[in-house]
Order: sequence, then C-alpha cells, then structure tokens
Amino acid sequence: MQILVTGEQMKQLDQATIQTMGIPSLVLMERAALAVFDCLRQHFSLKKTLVVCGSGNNGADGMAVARLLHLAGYSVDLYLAGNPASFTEEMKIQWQAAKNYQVSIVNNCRFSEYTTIVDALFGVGLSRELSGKYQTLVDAINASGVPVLAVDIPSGIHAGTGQVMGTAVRAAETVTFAYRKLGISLYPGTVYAGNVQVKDVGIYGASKGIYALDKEAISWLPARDPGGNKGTFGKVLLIAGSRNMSGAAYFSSKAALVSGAGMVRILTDESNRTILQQQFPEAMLSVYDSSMQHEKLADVLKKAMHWADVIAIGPGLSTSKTAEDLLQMVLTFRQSKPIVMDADALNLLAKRKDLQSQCDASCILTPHMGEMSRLADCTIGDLKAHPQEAMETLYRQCPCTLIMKDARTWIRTADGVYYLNLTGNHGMATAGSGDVLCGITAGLLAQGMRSSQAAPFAAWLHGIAGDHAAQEKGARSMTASDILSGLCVQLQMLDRKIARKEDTGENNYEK
Ligand SMILES: NC(=O)C1=CN([C@@H]2O[C@H](COP(=O)(O)OP(=O)(O)OC[C@H]3O[C@@H](n4cnc5c(N)ncnc54)[C@H](OP(=O)(O)O)[C@@H]3O)[C@@H](O)[C@H]2O)[C@@H](O)CC1
Ligand SMILES: [K+]
Repeated sequence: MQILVTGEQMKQLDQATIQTMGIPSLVLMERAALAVFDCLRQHFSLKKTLVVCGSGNNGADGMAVARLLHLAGYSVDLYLAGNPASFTEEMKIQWQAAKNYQVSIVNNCRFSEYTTIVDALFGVGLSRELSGKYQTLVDAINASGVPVLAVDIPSGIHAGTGQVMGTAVRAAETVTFAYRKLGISLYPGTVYAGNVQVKDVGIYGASKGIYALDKEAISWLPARDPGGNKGTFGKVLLIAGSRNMSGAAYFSSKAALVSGAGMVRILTDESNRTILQQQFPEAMLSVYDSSMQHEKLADVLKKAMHWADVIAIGPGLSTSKTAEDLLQMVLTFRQSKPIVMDADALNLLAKRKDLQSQCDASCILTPHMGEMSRLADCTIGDLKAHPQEAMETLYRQCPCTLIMKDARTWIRTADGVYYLNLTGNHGMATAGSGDVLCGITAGLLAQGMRSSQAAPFAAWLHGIAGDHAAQEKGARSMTASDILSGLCVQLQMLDRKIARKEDTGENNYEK
C-alpha cells in the first residue's frame, strides 16, 4: 500500500539517502528531472514550453527539466522567478549547466503564448504564504489557461496539510518524487494537483507514515465459505431508528446484509415496526417503546445482544434517555463483542465521557467532523489543521478504532496505524450515506474481519460504492439508495476479480 509523507518526512528521507546512503543529491535530481521529462513527452504538447523556477531545489529540478527538453530539441524557455542570492548549491550547478548549454532564458513572458507550463517554483520547502511577486506570478499562470505540470507538488500547496498558502498553481498533472505527499492527497491540495504520478528517483526508507487506501485493499475482502450458512456469515444487531427516524435503521441494516452478513436484526422504537417490516422484510425486528421500564428494556436488549455476533448502535437513535440507557447497557453487556458506534451513539458518548473508557480495540467509532469535534473537545478548524493530533487525543480517552469521516476519511486503528481513504466523492455528502458506512462496517465484522482491517476496508468499500453511484446518477443527485446499489455492483465485481485470480493462479490484481 502507498505511503503518504509530509514535507518534513520527505526532507528527512532526502537527507538520509544523500548523507547516510551516499547517493549524490544531483543524481536524485537528474532522475527526478527525467521522470518529469517523460511525463511531459507522454501527456503534454511540447510545441512551446515554459519552465518557471524558484531558487530552491524544486527550481533546480525545473532547470534540469528545461535542459533536458532543450537538448532533446524542444522549444523551451526558462523563467527564473527566484532570487539568485538564495540559490541552493544544486541550483547554482543547474543554473550554470543551463547557461552552458544555452537554454533560452526569458525575463518577461506572456504565459498564454506557451502550450505547456512547468511549475518548479516551490516544492516541499514552501515555508510560508505566497505574497507579492510570487502571488502575482501564480495567479497569472492560472489565468493563462495553459496546461501545467507541477514538479513534486503544485507551488503554494502545503505538503503536509493540503492547504492553499495564499494562492497555488492549478496543475493538470503532478509528478511527485519517491512518495506521494500527504498535501496532494487531502483537499483542497488534491484538486490543485490534478492527476498524480509517483516516480521512483532512488529515495527509499519510509517506514512510518499514513497508508493510502487504494485498490490494493481488494485483497482484504473476506473469503466466502461455499458450504457456509446464515450463521457462518455472521449476525448483526442494529440498534437504530427512533420515532420518525426509520430511514437510518433501514439504510444501516440493509448495508450490513448487502455487505455479506448472514442475518440482521433491528432493535428499534415500536413506531417503526410496520414501516421497517414492509420496507425491509429480510431484517428481523425487536422493538421497545420509550415508556418501557428499565428492567424490561434491559431484557429486550440482552436477548437481542445474546443472539448477535456484532452490534452497531446509533443511526437515527436520538439522544433521548432511552437511547442513553441503551448505549450504557450495550457497553456493559457486550462481553467483548465488536461494536460499531455511529451518529447519536457518538453524541451520547461525547456527553457521557465516563462511558468512553469502557471502549476497547474492537469498538469502532465513525464520527463525522462535527461529532469528532464534540468527542475530542476541539473545533472543526483544529481538526482540519491537526487531524492526527485530535485522533491521538481521542484515543487516549477512548481506546478504540476510529473512522473519522470527511472529504478524505481518516482511519486510526487501535494499534496506531493510520490510513487515508482516497476513494469516494462529494456526492456522498448526502443523508443516509453515513448509515450505509456504519452497516458496511458491522457487516464486515460479522464476517470475521478484525476491527483493524474492517474499519479501513469499510471506508474504502463505501467510497467505491459512492463512486459507482456518482457514475450512474451524478454526484449532485445521487442518494444513499444509490450508494447501496453501487455497493452490490462493486462487491460483485470484486468477487469476480478474486474468482478470476483463483482460476488463473494470478497473484497480481493490477493486471
Ligand atoms: N536532493 C534533494 O533533496 C532532492 C530534492 N528534490 C526537489 O527539491 C524540492 C525541495 O527543495 P528545497 O528544500 O530546496 O525547497 P523548495 O521547495 O525548492 O523551496 C525552498 C525555497 O523557497 C523559498 N520559499 C519558501 N516558501 C516561500 C514563500 N512563501 N515565498 C517565497 N519564497 C519561499 C525558500 O526561501 P527561504 O525560506 O529560504 O527564504 C527557498 O529558497 C523538492 O520538492 C523536490 O522538488 C528532488 O530533486 C529530489 C532530490
Ligand atoms: K512545484
């Protein structure tokens, strides 16, 4: 699985390769420039290219690219935007080489005259907001409408957070070196980067980082026992829905069954009985009413929990006294069964901090940013700026597995492994979408997945189901029902891929 690194981590890896391993910096740089050169030749019109360079090593990469284009006979101009007084050692060498080979250097240029612009202004060394002449330059590049290839990262995007530092280049393609930078995986940086290619330049050794959830996750799909029965594939209890909130119970329980769980039981408010029986006859039903005495409610819950392998609680549950009692009892009676806590269960957990320490590694919390800010006692702004710090804070209070839902969903397993999900789209910001994720997670746990795998895999699967829905209905109009339909189709495709692999003995899913 791809590792995502911050700018700081990348700089340390660069230095370790140069100083500890003894590979000269200029060798890495030449490989980087050759990777950009290849991409330019494959994907861009090279009738007239402009390479815009800063004074750091990102600019030095750009100089080397301009030299390679010039030597290959392409028409290329080099525009030095950086200050010569701040040249790095590598930049001094690249600048001299460009001059020795008589690469055309321009001082004033009309961007719209070019067919391609190479952005080599700032890379992972960007240290502050763009202002003055750099801001004007970047805005002019964007306004030109000329396709841009960004070297390593679009200039102006923070390599660690993906934030726009004042302004940033909008690239069609980004060629990034050695490891994909976190900043071009998060929003809005990912949009500015366009299509991203990661190129090996001879820098290795990232052992710590964030794993990108991409198509390699396919291999995690739990195998099906052809001789299995309903019990083999697991029983999910969904404690969901309240008066006038039957939809959340429907979406979450249906997603659990569609994901492959053998049986689903919904425990819900009495008022939802007829609706759910008609809407979703495949689910079994247990009901309570809010006037029920505590002992009676405990009996109903205990019976349902005894039957289940996995419990999911929260979608549409409300934060009533009955809901609070149910959550408390679930945590007390669970006997180490895996639990997924979503929506109102999270709002209750934020209010009842005393319950948080009862959670453990087999509990999965699925907060969106609002719920997470309440759980971790911080603002959404803090969460966006320092997501990992917030997840660490919450883990110390509530030691469980976390799926933090956002435009890019984060997963922190209880053993401290981080994933960032790269599937999904803005159409998934729609009512019921979170209920579907909750159900998928519970369905996977029921099939025997450990929470450390079920959580990242559920997020990935939910994303590809949403991507399918967006293709069918459009991101603007898709609904949670379309995500469920997408889930069926995607699971069918994954099962077929795996069956094909078993038939042919292949071990490479990329083929
Ligand atoms: N051998 C290697 O190491 C390899 C490195 N590689 C390449 O090197 C890149 C990293 O190079 P880097 O560390 O030199 O930083 P870089 O991104 O060029 O910027 C630093 C310059 O920008 C300036 N500056 C910063 N912010 C600014 C602002 N807002 N406004 C104005 N100025 C600002 C800063 O100025 P200062 O802060 O010093 O005043 C400094 O002059 C990396 O992304 C990859 O492309 C590859 O070739 C592989 C091998
Ligand atoms: K750049």
